[in-house]
Amino acid sequence: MQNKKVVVALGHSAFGKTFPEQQESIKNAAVAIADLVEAKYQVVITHSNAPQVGMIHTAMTEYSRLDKEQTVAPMSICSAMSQGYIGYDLQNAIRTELLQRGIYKTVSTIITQVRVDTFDPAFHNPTKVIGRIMSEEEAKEEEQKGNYVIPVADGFRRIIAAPKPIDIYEIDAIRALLDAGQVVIACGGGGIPVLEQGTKLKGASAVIEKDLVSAKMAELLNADTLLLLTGVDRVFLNFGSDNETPLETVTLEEAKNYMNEGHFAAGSMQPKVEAAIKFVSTNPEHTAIISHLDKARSAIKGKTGTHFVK
Ligand SMILES: Nc1ncnc2c1ncn2[C@@H]1O[C@H](COP(=O)(O)OP(=O)(O)O)[C@@H](O)[C@H]1O
Ligand SMILES: NC(=O)OP(=O)(O)O
Repeated sequence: MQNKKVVVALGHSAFGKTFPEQQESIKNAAVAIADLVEAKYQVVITHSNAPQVGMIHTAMTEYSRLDKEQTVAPMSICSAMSQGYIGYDLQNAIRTELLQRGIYKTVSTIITQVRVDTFDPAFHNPTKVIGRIMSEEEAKEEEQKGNYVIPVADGFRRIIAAPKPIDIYEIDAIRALLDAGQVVIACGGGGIPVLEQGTKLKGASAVIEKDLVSAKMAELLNADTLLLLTGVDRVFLNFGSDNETPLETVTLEEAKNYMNEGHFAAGSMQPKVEAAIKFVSTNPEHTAIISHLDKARSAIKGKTGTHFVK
């Protein structure tokens, strides 16, 4: 019998804010992934990149100020860079964790491009928060450069378009590596958003929601489970209030109703619930789970997390 397939999405809590913090935090994520490999799952991983892609864009913009021959880096190139260095850290951490358990498996990162639609309304309504927290003065400078900002709890942050993922160009490569028994990191940071122009793929100035691309990839790979790992044990109704209620098993209809009632914060829990609904809708046998990063193994066994069923 073939091993079960799981697409795992790693959120911010897997990474930390600095390069050393990332290398340290990622060890936790590696434990979660190794647990799944040990439990005989075929594993594909996607990950966050919103803080990192903003950092890279700022760094590249500064470089272009110093070297007049260089242009400002397109956001699509910054996405590719984020896939590269996050994948590099993840590959190494997972490889080490597996070796320490006596498991030898190649862990590969695929630079992944994802088709988006030129007419996606998201291009006229940026909502995806990226980069660091800025002061009001810095935010004004960003706006002068033509970028968009919004106020957040401790200052301001950049926002960018988040078009919907339509298709994944490297899906056959991802499938081939999985079938060869490898652990695969793909569609990192939602994948690089691209527009099809004849035979060419043109990078779009956007960042795709990684939870939504995870659902798309899980659907295309016919995965059994979509596992969205984040900073809370479960999804809650009335989150953060005195009467918050954890959800254990939710049907798609219930999930849609709760979403319409506004229980899930935009840009954080809402895209996860949306991704879970999308994935389970494609096949009644499929399950989507939202769980804490540290509880991946017990979540997939049904002991914790919020489970979405048809
Ligand atoms: N209804 C809810 N139930 C649980 N957590 C919620 C809810 N609404 C918002 N949140 C917040 O959303 C966070 C997950 O979003 P975020 O941190 O952006 O995701 P990621 O882990 O993918 O980076 C949780 O840690 C929690 O603080
Ligand atoms: N691309 C993406 O969804 O990144 P975050 O999870 O960091 O927001």
